[in-house]
Amino acid sequence: MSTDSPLIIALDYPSLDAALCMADQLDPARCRVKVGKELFTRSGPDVLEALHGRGFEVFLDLKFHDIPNTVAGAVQAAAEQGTWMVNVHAGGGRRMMEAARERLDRHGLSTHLIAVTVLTSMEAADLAEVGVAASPAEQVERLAMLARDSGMDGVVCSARESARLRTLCGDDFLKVTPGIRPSFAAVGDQRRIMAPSDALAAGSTHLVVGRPVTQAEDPMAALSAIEAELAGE
Ligand SMILES: O=C(O)c1cc(=O)[nH]c(=O)n1[C@@H]1O[C@H](COP(=O)(O)O)[C@@H](O)[C@H]1O
Repeated sequence: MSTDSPLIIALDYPSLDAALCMADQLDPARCRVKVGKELFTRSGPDVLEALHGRGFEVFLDLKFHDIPNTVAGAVQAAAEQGTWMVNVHAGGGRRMMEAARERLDRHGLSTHLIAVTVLTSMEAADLAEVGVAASPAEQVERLAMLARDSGMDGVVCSARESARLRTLCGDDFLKVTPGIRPSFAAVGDQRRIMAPSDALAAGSTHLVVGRPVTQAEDPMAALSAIEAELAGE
């Protein structure tokens, strides 16, 4: 099932059963879902099959970062399993991203291929510690332009950077933004956060939401509350 909702719910769970229990409370007409490292490492491709069988479009968030040939193979494997979106780390560089793009194109695979810029959990001090003197905003701009020039369909960034990237890379370049915090939710370990409606207004094309929905007592009610915030209610 295809949806025009911008919402992607992060199924960050330690088991297939727990993830499917949450998925069964969600509606594939109203959101997509994201499978990340913990869930995929525990459940393997079974989780993709189970979610596709329930009608969800799946973002496989494994943030590949390796030599070009290895990443190209991993991206192909993800796409051949019918995933809607897959990501790599832009920090892997131009040749890595170009190899991934070329591999999908050569096999006629239309999975969206995007690159992570600077993680939303990182701020200037974290970048400085790993030898990056630029501010998060500057580093995101640099990596987003490199990602665009290397054939990516878009980037993962904080919604705080979406407006600038819309100017630099255009409306069609996907801006997938985690660190979304509706008015009712706790910030947790995220640093560069934004409210859902502000994120869309800033130019985010997709909003990744995890704990504000998955840790809610009533996840569908939380999803509805976010939809209401988006509709300006
Ligand atoms: O690629 C991602 O999805 C991602 C990139 C990033 O910079 N920050 C980030 O939080 N994420 C993911 O987005 C989700 C955010 O979840 P919550 O903080 O619970 O809303 C998690 O699954 C993270 O792995």
